[in-house]
Amino acid sequence: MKPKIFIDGEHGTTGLQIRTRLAGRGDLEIISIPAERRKETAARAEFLNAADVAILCLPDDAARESVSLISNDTTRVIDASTAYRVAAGWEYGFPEMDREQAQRIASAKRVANPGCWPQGPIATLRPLVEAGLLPADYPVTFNGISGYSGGGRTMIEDYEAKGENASEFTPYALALKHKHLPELKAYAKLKHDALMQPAVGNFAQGMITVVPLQLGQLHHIPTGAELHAAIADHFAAIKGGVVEVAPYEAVDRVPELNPEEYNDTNRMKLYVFANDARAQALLVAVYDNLGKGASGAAVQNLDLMLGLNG
Ligand SMILES: NC(=O)C1=CN([C@@H]2O[C@H](COP(=O)(O)OP(=O)(O)OC[C@H]3O[C@@H](n4cnc5c(N)ncnc54)[C@H](OP(=O)(O)O)[C@@H]3O)[C@@H](O)[C@H]2O)C=CC1
Ligand SMILES: CC(=O)N[C@@H](CCC(=O)OP(=O)(O)O)C(=O)O
Repeated sequence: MKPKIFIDGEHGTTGLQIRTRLAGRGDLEIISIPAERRKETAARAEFLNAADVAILCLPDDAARESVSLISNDTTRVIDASTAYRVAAGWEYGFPEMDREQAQRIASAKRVANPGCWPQGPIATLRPLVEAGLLPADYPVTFNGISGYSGGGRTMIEDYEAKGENASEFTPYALALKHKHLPELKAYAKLKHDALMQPAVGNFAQGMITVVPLQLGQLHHIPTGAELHAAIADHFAAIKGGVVEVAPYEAVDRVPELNPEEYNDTNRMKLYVFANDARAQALLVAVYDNLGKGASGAAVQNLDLMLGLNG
């Protein structure tokens, strides 16, 4: 029997992308709620309980409601919202985060799909903290740019209505309390919240995150090569992951960084740039906010949970 998959919120940005990614997968049975009944609690409860895996692509409150509607012991859940990312009993759906995480996801009943922003900084910071090259109490900041699809249907409609008149670069989250801070702190193994300064651009999809490091005050000042080696070693030890680390030599050739480079893929590419004489470095990640940042990660986690290769 094929596993039954229900996407709660399948008509939204993330849900539609998951549907597209699963189209043509003969190894799964997608059970789909009629569009006009998609917000009826009884209908959702019926589909949620009929599914082997329910993928929730809903606002946080609706995701919490979906979880509460599951009354059996068999439906497994992947939640794309922010509701459960640091909650007890949930596994964080970033398989490349450490060597055991893919296995933890594979056997989990509840998986919280990561937010798009934290994944790049977690991918670069966590190996450095674990290697002792960056202290856990380092005052992390990060910036970056995302396509407007990161803001879901409302932001997409807003940007598409403005067209060329939309701003090319809009910094936001200026109140410094973005909802992704708790998961970044927890999974990058930091002692304090980062200072996060994201921006949205006038392009639909794709993102870049940048963590600038001022290393001069550290007890041991790591070189760029040491930072790169720790990150490269971490990902070299991860089997079957989708995160790639650019060679350190790339620094001298200054590659053109394009936030749209990995659109419609589930890939993430990491770079370390450094100026050892200045004791400064940049940790950069390029990926698709709707791919590794959302739907691609959800499908990767689904395959892990079902023991499928996709
Ligand atoms: N866009 C992105 O890059 C990412 C999004 N996410 C997360 O994924 C989740 C979905 O986001 P996104 O796809 O962008 O949002 P969208 O607004 O595009 O889609 C949300 C969908 O949920 C539906 N919905 C809302 N309330 C209910 C309800 N009570 N019952 C059933 N359906 C409901 C909406 O229907 P209607 O439109 O009719 O209200 C819509 O179809 C969010 O939690 C978001 O934080 C995670 C990572 C990245
Ligand atoms: C451009 C933009 O607005 N991006 C969203 C994050 C998108 C994302 O990762 O989604 P989650 O809501 O699931 O965490 C934001 O910064 O709130």
